[in-house]
Amino acid sequence: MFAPDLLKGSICVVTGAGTGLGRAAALELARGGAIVVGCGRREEPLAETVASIEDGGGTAVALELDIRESDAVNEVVDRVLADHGRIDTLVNNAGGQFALPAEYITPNGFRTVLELNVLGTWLMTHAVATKAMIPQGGGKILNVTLSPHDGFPGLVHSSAARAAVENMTKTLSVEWARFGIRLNALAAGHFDTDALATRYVPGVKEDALTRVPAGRWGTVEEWGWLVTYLASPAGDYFSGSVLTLDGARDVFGAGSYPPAGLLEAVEEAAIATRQHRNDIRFVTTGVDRK
Ligand SMILES: CCCCC/C=C/C(=O)SCCNC(=O)CCNC(=O)[C@H](O)C(C)(C)COP(=O)(O)OP(=O)(O)OC[C@H]1O[C@@H](n2cnc3c(N)ncnc32)[C@H](O)[C@@H]1OP(=O)(O)O
Ligand SMILES: NC(=O)C1=CN([C@@H]2O[C@H](COP(=O)(O)OP(=O)(O)OC[C@H]3O[C@@H](n4cnc5c(N)ncnc54)[C@H](OP(=O)(O)O)[C@@H]3O)[C@@H](O)[C@H]2O)C=CC1
Repeated sequence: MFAPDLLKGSICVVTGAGTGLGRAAALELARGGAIVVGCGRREEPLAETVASIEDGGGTAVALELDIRESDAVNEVVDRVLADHGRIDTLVNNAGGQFALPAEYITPNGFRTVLELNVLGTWLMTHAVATKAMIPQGGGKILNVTLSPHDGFPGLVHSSAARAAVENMTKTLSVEWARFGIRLNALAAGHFDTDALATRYVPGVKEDALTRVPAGRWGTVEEWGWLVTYLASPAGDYFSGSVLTLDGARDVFGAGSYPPAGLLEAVEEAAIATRQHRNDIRFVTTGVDRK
C-alpha cells in the first residue's frame, strides 16, 4: 500500500504484536521499512510475527512483556534504547476484555480490565515518553480504543477503560506538545480477528455485525494501513485526535441490550451447576477454564 522506504530506520514498538490487529500493524510498519519491536506475554505468537516480517525482508525483534508490570515495562524500554537508541512510534495495542452483562461483573473482573487497558497503556506511555521521546525531542504514540463510543452494552468495564484512554490521549497531547510528542487514539470497530472469533460466545460476534452499517468486518490489513499512515510523515500533524475506523458503527450507536438469548444462556448455565462464576465465564467466552 505504501512506499517501501516510508518509515525507513524508524523504531516502532508495538504491544500485542503477536496476534490480530497488533500483528497486522507490525507487518505493515515493517513493510514500510520500520524496525519493529513486538511485545506481548507469549513468546510463540511474537516469534511468528518476527518470522513473517523477516521472510518479507523486514527487521523485527520480539520482547516478552506484561504491560501491567511497571518494572518489566521499564526494563523493556531500557533494552530497546540500548539496542536501537530511540523510539519513534509506540503503538499501545495490547488490551482486551470479556463480554458480560454488567450485573455479573465482579470487582476483580472490573479491576482486571481497567488494569490491562488503562494502567498498562499508561505505564508504556509514561516509560517511553520519559526515557525516549522527551530526551530525543519527540515521537508518536497511538492508543488503541473501542467503537462505539457512547456506551458499549456488555462491555461496561472496557467501555469505561477506553474512554479513560481517549481522555488520557487528549490530555497528554496538550501537555507533551512542548516535547514534540503527538498522541492519538485509534478506535477500532469490529475487526475479524481470531480473538473476536474465539473469545466471545457464538452469536455475540454475529450480533455485532448487524450493527455495522458498512455490512462487513474490518480487515486487519485496513487496520495496519491506518497505523502506518499515522506513523509516517503524512500523519505528522495529527495529535489529540480520536480516529475511528469502524464502517459507521459509531454513528449507528449502542442499540438495545441484551442480544436475544444471552441472558437466558447466562442464567441457565449458572443455575444448572450452581457454579456461577466459571459457568458465566464459559457462556461468555466459550473457553471453559474450570
Ligand atoms: C461483543 C463484541 C466485542 C467487540 C469489540 C471488542 C473486540 C475486541 O476487543 S477483540 C479481542 C481482544 N482480546 C480480548 O478481549 C482478549 C480476551 N479476554 C481476555 O483474555 C481476558 O478476559 C482478560 C485479558 C480481559 C482478563 O484475563 P486474565 O487477566 O487472565 O483474568 P483472570 O482469569 O485472572 O480473571 C480476573 C478477573 O476477571 C474475571 N474474568 C476474566 N475473564 C472472564 C470472563 N470471560 N467472564 C467472566 N469473568 C471473567 C475473573 O472471574 C476474575 O475475577 P474474580 O473471579 O472475581 O477473581
Ligand atoms: N478485533 C476487534 O474487533 C477489536 C479489537 N479492539 C482492540 O484492539 C486490540 C487488539 O485486538 P485483537 O487483535 O482483536 O485481539 P488479541 O486478543 O488478538 O490482541 C491482544 C494482544 O494483546 C496482548 N496482551 C494481552 N494482555 C497483555 C498484557 N498484559 N501485556 C502485554 N500484552 C498483552 C496479547 O498477547 P499475549 O496474550 O501474548 O500477551 C495479544 O497479542 C485490543 O486492545 C482490542 O481490545 C478494539 C475493538 C475491536
